[in-house]
Order: sequence, then C-alpha cells, then structure tokens
Amino acid sequence: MAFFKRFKKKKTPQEQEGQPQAQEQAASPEEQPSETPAAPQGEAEAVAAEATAEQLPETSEAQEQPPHEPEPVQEAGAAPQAPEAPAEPEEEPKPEEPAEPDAPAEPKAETEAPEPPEGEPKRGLWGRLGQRLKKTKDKIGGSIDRITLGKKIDEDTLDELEEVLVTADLGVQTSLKLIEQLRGKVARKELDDAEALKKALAKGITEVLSEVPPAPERDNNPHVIMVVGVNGVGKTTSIGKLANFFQRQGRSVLLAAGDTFRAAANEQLTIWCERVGCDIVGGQEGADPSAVAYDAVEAAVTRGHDLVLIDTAGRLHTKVNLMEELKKIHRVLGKKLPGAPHEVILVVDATTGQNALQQAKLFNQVVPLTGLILTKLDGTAKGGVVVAISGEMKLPICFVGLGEGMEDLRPFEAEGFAEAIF
Ligand SMILES: Nc1nc2c(ncn2[C@@H]2O[C@H](COP(=O)(O)OP(=O)(O)OP(=O)(O)O)[C@@H](O)[C@H]2O)c(=O)[nH]1
Repeated sequence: MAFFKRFKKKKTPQEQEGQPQAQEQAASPEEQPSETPAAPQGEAEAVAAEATAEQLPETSEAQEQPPHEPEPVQEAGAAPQAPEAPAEPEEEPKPEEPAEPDAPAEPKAETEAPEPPEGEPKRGLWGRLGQRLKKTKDKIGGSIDRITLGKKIDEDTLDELEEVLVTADLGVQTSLKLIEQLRGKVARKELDDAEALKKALAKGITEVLSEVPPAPERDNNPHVIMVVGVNGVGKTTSIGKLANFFQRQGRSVLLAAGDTFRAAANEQLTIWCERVGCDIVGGQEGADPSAVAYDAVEAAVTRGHDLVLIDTAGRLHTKVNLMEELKKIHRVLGKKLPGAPHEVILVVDATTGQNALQQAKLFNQVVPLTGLILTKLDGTAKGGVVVAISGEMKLPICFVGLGEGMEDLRPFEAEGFAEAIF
C-alpha cells in the first residue's frame, strides 16, 4: 500500500492542527472595523493615540493586559510549538541552548564553510554549505541510498520513497506530486540506480522551488520590510544578518526595534546595529510598535536611508489579539508611506517541520506575506519543509539561516539547495 494511503488513515499532524485554526483565522477579517482616517504625519504620539481611537475588542484587550504575558512563550532558541498540535518531535538533539531572555546574545562570529583544498574542483556555494544541511541530506539522500541498495527501482521503491519524502517534511501534497513525476520514468525504465533517482528527484524539487513568484524588487526609496513570526524563531537575529547583507551591498539600512515586548530585544538589535554599522530607531519597552514603525519610516526618509527593517515581537499565530497588532502596524506603515510595507517576511524555524507550514498559512491570512526566511536549517533533518512551503504556499523563500554567525544568512537558491540535499 502506498505510504500516503496509510498516512492518510492516521491523519497528518498538519491535518489535525490546520483546519480549525484556519477557520478561526479566516473569520477574523470580517471582525475588523473599517479604516480610520490617516494618522497625522510626523508624530508618533498621534499614531499611539490612534491605537486608542481605533480600539478593537481584541486590540484593547491586548493592550490592557501585558500583551504577551499569558502566552506559552517558548524559550528563545527552542522550537515553537502550537499548543493544539505540537510539531513532530525531532530525533536529533536540540540545535542550541536557549538564550537568556534578558541577556541578548552577541552576534556570533562568522562560521564560513571551509573552501575545498587546492586542486579540488570548486563546488557551488550551496555545495560548500552542504555540511550545514547534513541532517536533511542524511534524511533524504541517505534514505534513498538505503531503499535502493541492491534493488531495482520499481513501484515498491516509489512507495518507500513517498514515505521518505513525507517523513522528511516535504508535505503530503508536494511528495505525491514529485512521486507522480517519477512514476512515468520508472515505468519507462529510465531510472536504473540511486544516482539517477536522486538526479530526477532533485530536478523535480528544483521545479517546485522555482514555481514561485520572485521576491519584490527592493527599489523603493526607502524600501520597507516588516519581519514577523512566532516567538524565538530567529527574527531579531535574521534582521541583524539582513542588515549586514544589505549594508555590504552598499545600501544604507535603518533598523526599527518594533519588538517592544521583550525587554532585551531593543538591546539585542542595538548590538547588531553597532556591529553592522547601520542606523536604528529604538523602541522603549511597552511602547506602541506601530509608533516605532512610523517613526522609523519618518527617520529613514529624513536621513536618506535605502532600507528599513522592522522587527516585531514574537507572537503565536493562534492568538487573534496579537495578530491584530500586526495588522495595525501594517496599516500605519501604509498611511505613513503609501505602498509600505513593501515586503512582509515571515521568519520560520525549520526545526519545527510541518508546523512552519502551518504558521505560514495562518500569518498569511492576517498580513499578506511576500516571502519567507527559514532559520536553523543547519540543525535539523526537517529541511524538506522548504519544499513543502514553496509547493503549497507559492511564496518565495528569500533567505535561509544556516547558523548563528553574521554571514550565516544566505539568499535562497533553488537549484543549489536541491543539489545540496542529495
Ligand atoms: N543554529 C541557528 N540558530 C539560529 C539561526 N537563526 C537564529 N538562531 C538562534 O535562535 C535564537 C533565537 O533568535 P532570536 O533572533 O532572538 O529570535 P526572535 O524570533 O527574535 O525571538 P523573540 O523576539 O523572542 O520572538 C538565538 O539563539 C539565535 O542565535 C540559524 O539560522 N541557525
């Protein structure tokens, strides 16, 4: 019996957790009040005042209570878990020690993969970074070696491969699509051995990863990027790395410390800012994040910066009140600078596997996502979720995090990634 049939009977974690939440979130836009008049230009206080004026039941509740306090907030660095359906437990040890909440981690030094010894052929960037994807590579490429060892490739092999792909977090839908593509080749006896099978699969995965629209051109002035995600996925760290990436491209970056909930977030971002050499608009603990975002765009216009990267507090995608706060930041940015935010990037932690896909679906219902950053690909065998998210969401993976160092954020490249996991 094909794995999917067995798998379907058991019900996937995705099926278990996805549908009720999706309905809950899908209902929320109708609960929204109509837009209020534009915020007065140039005054952050006015934006904060707007917060009071446009109280939603959910928003006001979020503001009366400490907005994040009762959350089952995970410790920084650990995989976020939706209470309803925890992500499948990892077989491997946790990737890193959780950071002390009040002691922002110093950005780690660069941990570049070593160049090949002289004389050896140069492999692509992703080839050199293949070591960082070792667990995913072992899971997918290694399993293919095992299931094809000493056997001819036939329908049974495809059944086993289907199981490998689903358990490697490529998602049921995408795994089935890939298997269907291989079926004809197997029938025509075009795939003789593991290498041919891997090559054909890598091609199929590259196609899935390439079927997404490109990330928006970053040519607005200033170009505003809002960064969102659940707790501890690596938002602040990724913003620091992004600032470094863009500054090295010769663009001047301003960071907005819009995570005004976590005491150390402002400090953590300031450390990144000093390290990278960019500008920052800080956010006092407890301040209205929309006001910080508003001020940051104003400062970027006045000071002539090219890019604004807005950090936001971590929030569980299942908490409607906190998700409403994101809508407000989005709305206020649009009032301050028409067209802003030009990008809304969701940061997801690859170690959470299918839960990351679920987060992407639910955040996308609240603020229109333009792309994703997948962090912690270096510490997980669940890297296949990259393919599931691309295949199902049709959203570009803009960058991937492959470590904690400043340079460990890479622009995603479909072909290189597909090669690196085999
Ligand atoms: N191994 C690895 N660790 C990462 C990566 N990206 C971030 N981290 C680590 O993940 C931990 C959490 O990162 P933060 O940037 O503080 O996460 P956050 O999403 O801003 O957290 P909250 O503000 O609490 O929601 C830190 O220890 C980071 O160093 C990555 O790509 N690989």
